[in-house]
Parts: sequence; structure tokens; C-alpha cells
Amino acid sequence: MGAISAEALTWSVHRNRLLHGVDLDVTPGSVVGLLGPNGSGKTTLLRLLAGLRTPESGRVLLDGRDLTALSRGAIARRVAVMEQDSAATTGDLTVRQVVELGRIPHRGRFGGPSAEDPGIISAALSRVDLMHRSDAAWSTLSGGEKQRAQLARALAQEPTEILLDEPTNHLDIRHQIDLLELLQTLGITCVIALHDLNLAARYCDHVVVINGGKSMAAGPPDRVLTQELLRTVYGVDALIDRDPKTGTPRITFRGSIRE
Ligand SMILES: Nc1ncnc2c1ncn2[C@@H]1O[C@H](COP(=O)(O)OP(=O)(O)OP(=O)(O)O)[C@@H](O)[C@H]1O
Repeated sequence: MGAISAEALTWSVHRNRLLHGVDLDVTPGSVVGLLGPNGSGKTTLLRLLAGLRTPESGRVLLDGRDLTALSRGAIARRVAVMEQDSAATTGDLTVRQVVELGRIPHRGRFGGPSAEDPGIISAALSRVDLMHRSDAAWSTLSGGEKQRAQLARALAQEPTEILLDEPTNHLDIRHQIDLLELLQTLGITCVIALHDLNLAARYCDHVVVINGGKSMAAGPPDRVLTQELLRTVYGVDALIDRDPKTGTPRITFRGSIRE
């Protein structure tokens, strides 16, 4: 089971500080929601966690080892990333070929597919309900199907950590629920940037709220998602009660607050 954490991460662009000393403490195997308004720094944080950016200061630890000490290949065999709209880069490939890209980190320098690859790829396609589209050209997929195929590619990587940037934004409600339930059952560490606070409350074990590049609150959703926090961070008035069936917080938005 993967252990990923971050200590005092800062990152800037053109002297503009986008992250101000963010800590992230993730229980291995848990589903962690990264929440926060547009432009708060969620994608920036995910890129640092994935090793796609090097922190200006602070560090990301994978099983206690600094990410900067690990090779790109070693990270890719552990950590899968599902970025926002990364689907645009996959040209004329079929869906199956896109999912197969997830196997590359496990191949040797000159190695081709292993005997296990076809089964792993088929299992990943089935898990996201896309087996029937496996031979379709990538360009013919809908936005939501592309998103599910990108998840299948990440699963085919057989990661111990998976980082997802708004993985539900193109999905219909059933596939949103399916995706989050699937992540819960994987038993691997998942860090997900999410905008839907009710989905976060229902499916995340732990949430971290980022605002202006700072971590404002972290903990179980029922402790973190308070009326006061939603007012301060998002500028919305919300009623919070409990889902009678699951006991998780249920948020009803009543309007934005203009002060
Ligand atoms: N390469 C860059 N150059 C300049 N500014 C950047 C760069 N990358 C991010 N930013 C800025 O940093 C801030 C944080 O961006 P980031 O994409 O991390 O936010 P986010 O929380 O993921 O937002 P959203 O919810 O809208 O996806 C934004 O104000 C963004 O404009």
C-alpha cells in the first residue's frame, strides 16, 4: 500500500507564490479529497505530488523517500496521474491503445508487451465500463468516455498511488458515483481534486481544503466541511446536515454571500 506525503511545499511562477508551505499527510490506502475554489492551487499541488514539478522548498515523500531522489521510471511504476483534459494528446490511437500506454513504465528499455498486459488492459477497460468501446478511435469518444478511458490507463499502470485532477467533471451522475466507488474499492492511496463537495463528503475518508495556495483545514469531511468554512473559503451560505443512510455530511447551498 502506497504512502505519499508532503512537507511544507512551496512553489512559485514568476515570483508569484502559488503554494505557501502546504503539508499533506495521507493515510495509506485512503481516499483524500483536495478541495478549494478555482485557482486555489489544487492542480499545482497534484503536479508536485506527481513529481511533474520540483518544489521550490519542502518535499514530497514516497514511502519516506524524497521524490527528487527517485528516477522518473521508478515514480511512474508507483504513481499514476489522471490530469484534467490530458485526453487531448492521444491522436489517432484506439481506446485500447491509449489504455495500453499505462503499461509502458513496467516495460524494460527495449521491452514490448508482456504476456500479462492484454489481461490487465481488458480488466482496466471493464472496470470503467468501456470494454465495448475498446476498438473505437480515440477521437470518436465523448468527453466522459475519454475521462473514463484515462482512468483505465491509470489503472493499467497498477499504481500504489493515484492522483486525479477533477476526474468527474465530464461524467454523468452514474459514472461519477461509479468512479468514486471504484476508487474506494481499489485499496490504493487516492488523492483527488474535486469541486463537488457532496461527493467529497460522501466518498472521501479525508479532505484537505486549499485556498490561496494555503491549506486551510484537513481531516475527515464531517469535521472539516462546516458552515463557517464554506462561508470563509467559498463565500457561500450552506445548510449542513447528515445523510440519514450514510451519516455523511449533506450540504444544501442557499446562495452566495456578497460582503
Ligand atoms: N504556469 C503557470 N503560470 C502562471 N500562473 C499559473 C501557472 N500555473 C498555475 N497558475 C496560477 O496559479 C493559481 C493556481 O492554479 P491551479 O491550477 O493550481 O488551481 P486549481 O485549484 O487547480 O484551480 P481550478 O479549480 O480552477 O482547476 C491560479 O491562479 C493559476 O492561474
